[in-house]
Amino acid sequence: MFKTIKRIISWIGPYKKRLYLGTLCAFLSSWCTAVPVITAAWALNKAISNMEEGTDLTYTIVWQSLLIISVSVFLRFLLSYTRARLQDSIGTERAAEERLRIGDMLKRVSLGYFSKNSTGEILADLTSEFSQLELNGMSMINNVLNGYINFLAIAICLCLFSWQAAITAIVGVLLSALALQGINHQSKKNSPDNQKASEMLAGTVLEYVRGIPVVKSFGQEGPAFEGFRKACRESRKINIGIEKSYIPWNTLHLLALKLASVIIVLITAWHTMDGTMTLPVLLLMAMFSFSMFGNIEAINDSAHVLGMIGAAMDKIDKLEQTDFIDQDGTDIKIDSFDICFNHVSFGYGSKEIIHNASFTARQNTTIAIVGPSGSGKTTLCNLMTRFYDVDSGEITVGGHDVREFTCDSLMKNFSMVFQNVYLFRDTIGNNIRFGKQDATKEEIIAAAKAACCHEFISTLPEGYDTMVGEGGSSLSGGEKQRISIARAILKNAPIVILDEATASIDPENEHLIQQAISALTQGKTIITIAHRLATIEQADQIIVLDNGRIAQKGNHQELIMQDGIYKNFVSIRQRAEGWSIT
Ligand SMILES: Nc1ncnc2c1ncn2[C@@H]1O[C@H](COP(=O)(O)OP(=O)(O)OP(=O)(O)O)[C@@H](O)[C@H]1O
Repeated sequence: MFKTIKRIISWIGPYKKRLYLGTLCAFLSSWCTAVPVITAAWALNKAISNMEEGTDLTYTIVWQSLLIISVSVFLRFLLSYTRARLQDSIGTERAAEERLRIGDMLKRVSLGYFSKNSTGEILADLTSEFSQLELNGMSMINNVLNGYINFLAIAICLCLFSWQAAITAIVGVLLSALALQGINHQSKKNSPDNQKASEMLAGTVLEYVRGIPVVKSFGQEGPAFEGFRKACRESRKINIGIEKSYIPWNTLHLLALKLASVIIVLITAWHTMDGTMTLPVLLLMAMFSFSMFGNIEAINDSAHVLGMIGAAMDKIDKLEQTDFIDQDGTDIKIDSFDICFNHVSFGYGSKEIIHNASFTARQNTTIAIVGPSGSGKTTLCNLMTRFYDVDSGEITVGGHDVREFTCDSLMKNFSMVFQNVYLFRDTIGNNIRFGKQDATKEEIIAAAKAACCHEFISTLPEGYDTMVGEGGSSLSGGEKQRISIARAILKNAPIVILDEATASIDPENEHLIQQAISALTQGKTIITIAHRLATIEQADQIIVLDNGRIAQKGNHQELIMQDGIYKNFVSIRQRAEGWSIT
């Protein structure tokens, strides 16, 4: 438990001073809670002494008591307010910084990381794990530290009246601490199950919500909902099991403290009977005995939460230790944009997908990559942008191995337009601005005009301020495609990677998209995963992939003369597009 507290304190780093000052305020504030009780006991003691001596009760005592009580109540609120101002936002501020840092880090890891870790797992790490720290970290430190510091002060006061009562209190707290250790231990043990349940639930909910269009179109609401229901049931079962495992430790913790309270009352009663303690002190002790452990009782919940926080921190540490793909990279600016593959081989796992690929894409030329589905076209593009690292060979851009760059400095040279366009849940304007963060409104409109999407954006009620649903769900495929091209035009990178749409697009949209692509690719080095014959024929160089191997390379005229898969491919495309060789 204390180990976790130490870890949280080191995690909050620059906010430590605020945490300590807040803890001091909380400590003083809890003393202000005790002062009215002590003052009341003191006034009562005075009143009883006056009665015994036969003198009248002076109003001075009453006024003094009222004044002390009022001041301490006021001070208590002031201190509580100051503590909240100092401490309450530390977790949120720190978690926000860390989330941004990890978000930044995620764009610098190999894409293989996302295949090994499920979306639900990453989502849970960035949301619920951080929420544990963010929402509970500071209050847990406060509860535990204040609980024990207050108790120490109370134990010293008890000693002044009865060492037997003080020892009973200490034994009770030590026994309860043993139970707390048990709770903490149990909580850590339960945490993987708890995390597994929430990751599974998050992953299933994501999949269920994302898959709703498919589910509806196949009329499979029943089986899909069954998966969702199963995940909810499983999560409930795990969580009930977890709650049950705490019951014995919680009971032991409370029992130790309650027993100590009862014994302290018995000890003080015995002191009063043998005349070593006055009646007001007995009353004070009786009142105090059941509230003195209040803060320690609250640590019960803290031990449980701290166990979860400890496990959450283990996961965050693991996430933070993920290797950046570009940790040895430097900021490189290039002024030539040839791309060279030298004997590149690569596999996503143990199975090799690209075999000994070598070719050069010269600056300001168009390279079309063609080949059957699964032959490795997308993989080649993923390697030049270093989404993955090659297993052997090297890829150079502008004469530098891609492994020499930082991700940011490498990606500055690339614009990418994918078939499956992803738009962020933001305005259309901001989705286009993604290509250049400091773009002016005029630049955004100019890019949208060049990408043939200004017209349709202007007809929307809120124009460029129209919100796009997550993934671009509120727009048509052609509209999303053109917005993504506007984004790439705005970025104005010297190399463009283009994955031509294979899905049938209506002629009008196809015409607009082709116009937008022409605007994007003018004067650039273009790598296109080509499906349209018009694009393939015009390419300066065609790379024909077959099962991860470069089977042929050359221009259309050269390749069409050879017997090989290119010739077959072209005739199939011609038939598909309704063309014929003349
Ligand atoms: N992330 C991945 N993890 C494991 N294997 C993958 C991954 N991505 C692709 N593959 C495999 O690598 C091979 C090449 O895939 P790739 O997507 O590069 O082919 P492609 O030619 O672009 O296909 P298509 O034309 O259908 O898009 C395929 O066998 C595919 O199953």
